[in-house]
Amino acid sequence: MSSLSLQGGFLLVVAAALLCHYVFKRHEPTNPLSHLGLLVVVPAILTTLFLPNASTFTRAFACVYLLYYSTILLSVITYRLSPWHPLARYPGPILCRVSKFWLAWVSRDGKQHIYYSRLHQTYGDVVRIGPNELSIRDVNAVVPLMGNNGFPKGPHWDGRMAEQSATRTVIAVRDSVEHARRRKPWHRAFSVAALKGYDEILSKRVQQFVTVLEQQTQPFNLAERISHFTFDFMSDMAFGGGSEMLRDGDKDNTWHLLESGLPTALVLSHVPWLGKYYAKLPGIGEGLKKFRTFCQSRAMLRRSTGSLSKDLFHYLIDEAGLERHSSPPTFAEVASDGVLAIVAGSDTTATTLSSLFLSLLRHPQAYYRLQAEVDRFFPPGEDVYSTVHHPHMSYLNAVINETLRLFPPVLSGSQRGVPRGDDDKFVGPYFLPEGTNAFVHTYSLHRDPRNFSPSPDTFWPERWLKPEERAALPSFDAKLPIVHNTKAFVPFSFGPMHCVGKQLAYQELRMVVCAMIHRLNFSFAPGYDPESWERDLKDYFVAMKGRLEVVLSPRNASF
Ligand code: HEM
Repeated sequence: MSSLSLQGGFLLVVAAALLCHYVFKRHEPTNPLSHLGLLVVVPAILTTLFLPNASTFTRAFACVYLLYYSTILLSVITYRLSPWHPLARYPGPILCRVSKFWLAWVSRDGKQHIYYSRLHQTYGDVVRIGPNELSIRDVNAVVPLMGNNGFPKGPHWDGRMAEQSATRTVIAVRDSVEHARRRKPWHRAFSVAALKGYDEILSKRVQQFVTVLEQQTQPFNLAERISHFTFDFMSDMAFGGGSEMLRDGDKDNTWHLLESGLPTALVLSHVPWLGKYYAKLPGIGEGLKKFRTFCQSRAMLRRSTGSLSKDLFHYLIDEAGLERHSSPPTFAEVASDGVLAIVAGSDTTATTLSSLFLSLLRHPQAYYRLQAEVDRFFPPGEDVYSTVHHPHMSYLNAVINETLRLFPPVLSGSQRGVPRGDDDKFVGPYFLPEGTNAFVHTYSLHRDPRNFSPSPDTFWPERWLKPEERAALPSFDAKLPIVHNTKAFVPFSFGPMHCVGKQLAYQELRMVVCAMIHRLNFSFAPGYDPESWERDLKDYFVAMKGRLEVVLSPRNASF
């Protein structure tokens, strides 16, 4: 090799770099050892071949590595921007098409939902938001992308859950068959009969919550109190108790620990391969680890004490032994899904409930209509914690749906991916080659006038009422043209991997809203700026919310 000319040496390095790009493109290796081999060992070998042409080792090293990396970079950029790229037909900003590092950067301040929304306004219904990723704002894509014949979960979970090597929670299981197996106990846990059984656990917590609220004589942050309530309730469900934030406040700083990890998890979801390195850094994810350890000990305690009531844990661990002869869930799976129940079930409902009160206070007419309905269904002597009237309370359900439409707690939806090696597919009218990731952008879909009008950006629960109910309202113009496409309403996602806790979320929201409205009067605290709510709402996959300052007064004692 000593006879290798300078020109030949350069060509060899360039060829090796092009080959390296090809391997990355074709196989997308995520294993750190493959990265080491392709990005460090190969150029190191090339350096030794290059040595005879260089005056010093340092020069040879610098030349080869510089040439190797710049060739890879140039080749990657050229290919991603070229008309030969399989997603070349889709428009999108150049920086998005070049690398997902751009979105990782853009979304760090929690405003990725606004960024996607603007991209859709500029580029149309499908935008290439990454080299291999599309954001879709088209209702026709919902079923083909996420329905029964849709795609498995996308790789963003590999980044989000990077430090969770052993047992993933069900939400992050990317293999469809394994996902279906892990979902089985969840389905049982949210059957009609099981849901009915949760009323008692729920009403106890709602009563405690309303009592805590009644003691508030000064302005306070309602959003924070709501979070404490949803967290305590989900801990009751997942592990038979263990959290008393309503009583003691968040003395262990749990909310802060959980929320502090969200921005990083979002960045890693955009660049999943980075997660493997990040997870190895010392001290990383300490908050979450501490929380998981706490949940694990709760799960062990709950397993040894057995069931006091048929809570979520009862079904997740299969206490009835229904899966004994097939594939019973392992303890690690149950403990990990218990953590998911608390994280997925408390933050989302807390955001919805807070956004709902924010919206009611900004729209007094809606507030009064809801209050009138609650008073009608729960006159003096009627149990406000009973769920029997809920299906008939059309305005209550309209208010909840309108809140979920405007403020879906998972603002940007859940990613799906066409696995490598699968055939290229069409999603509605859109061609998705193998290796493409895509999601329906919930926030944009929900605010698209083609799906909801008039005033898709305005809180208007009346749009959810039946036409005859609307017509009966005073001051309603029956000629007003209304577009209301419920197929475009996907706050819980869609298909076999959609939110399995949807019915529990509705049950909880209905009961707590009725009790709060029935027992208390709410108004904004003096000096509170309601505009700050949307400003402070952040999209870190699950939404992170700001403050909602209110004052309360008890309602007429006869209620
Ligand atoms: C307003 C409240 C809620 C909203 C808007 C919401 C929304 C979502 C969304 C968008 C997903 C992602 C689904 C996908 O990947 O396609 C999800 C998953 C999930 N949610 Fe919820 N959620 C809520 C409340 C709850 C509650 C109360 C629970 C109870 C434990 C829960 C448990 C789960 C679980 C276990 C998953 C994973 C499902 C799977 O991958 O199979 N969620 N949720």
